[in-house]
Amino acid sequence: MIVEARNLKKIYKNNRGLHEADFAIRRGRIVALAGGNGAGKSTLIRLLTNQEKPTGGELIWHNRGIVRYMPDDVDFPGMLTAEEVLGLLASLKKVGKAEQDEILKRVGLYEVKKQKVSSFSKGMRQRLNLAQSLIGGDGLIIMDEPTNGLDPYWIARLKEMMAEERSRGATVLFSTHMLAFAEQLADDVIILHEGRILAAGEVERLLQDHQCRHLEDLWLQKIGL
Ligand SMILES: Nc1ncnc2c1ncn2[C@@H]1O[C@H](COP(=O)(O)OP(=O)(O)OP(=O)(O)O)[C@@H](O)[C@H]1O
Repeated sequence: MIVEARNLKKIYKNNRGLHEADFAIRRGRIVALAGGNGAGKSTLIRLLTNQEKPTGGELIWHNRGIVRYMPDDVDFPGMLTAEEVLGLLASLKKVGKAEQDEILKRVGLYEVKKQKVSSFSKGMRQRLNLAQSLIGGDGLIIMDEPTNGLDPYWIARLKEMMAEERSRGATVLFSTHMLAFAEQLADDVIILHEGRILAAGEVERLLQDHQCRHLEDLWLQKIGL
């Protein structure tokens, strides 16, 4: 186990946010944080990445290590090239040139690494965002809506890269509003709805226990539709 949440809460003034969440994230697994708009996915990610403090409860870390993070949207400085952006982050993480180039190749930006980020399409910027999250470390990687702006080819490659991270021993936590995507890829899932956990656990087990073929059926069952 890498992190446990006990009675974790982040309630905003409007009484929205995340209400009393209890879950555990197991090491070496791909974990989907799934749910619709306003479910609480980003709130939970902000708590896990220490961008916000909980209003109640706690997160208990076990050998946390360096947490890598892919935000849902990054405004990279447009005047820098892809190589410079990655180089800056790599120097902070003490990652050498060979690994930087290898990662640029994996995300398909090696050939354009000398181009300014301002000339990049949304998908290219998202792949640079992916690249920066992949460098340096084999602990937990948290990805907020990683498929945003990626075309089907890069979504397929993203899935492979996430599975590669797991085979290197890393733990991957990603948020998505696409239950089918979560089901294809994740070992475990935490389904959020209106700030509360509807279901959490191993995907196969949850489907079996609730006699559902797909997570979408489970979600519909849980929200009473
Ligand atoms: N800073 C804030 N102040 C007030 N309310 C907030 C704040 N951040 C989030 N909320 C509310 O908390 C709830 C959960 O929001 P959150 O952004 O975590 O959902 P989400 O699952 O990431 O949604 P989406 O898929 O639309 O990004 C929403 O009702 C949202 O309006």
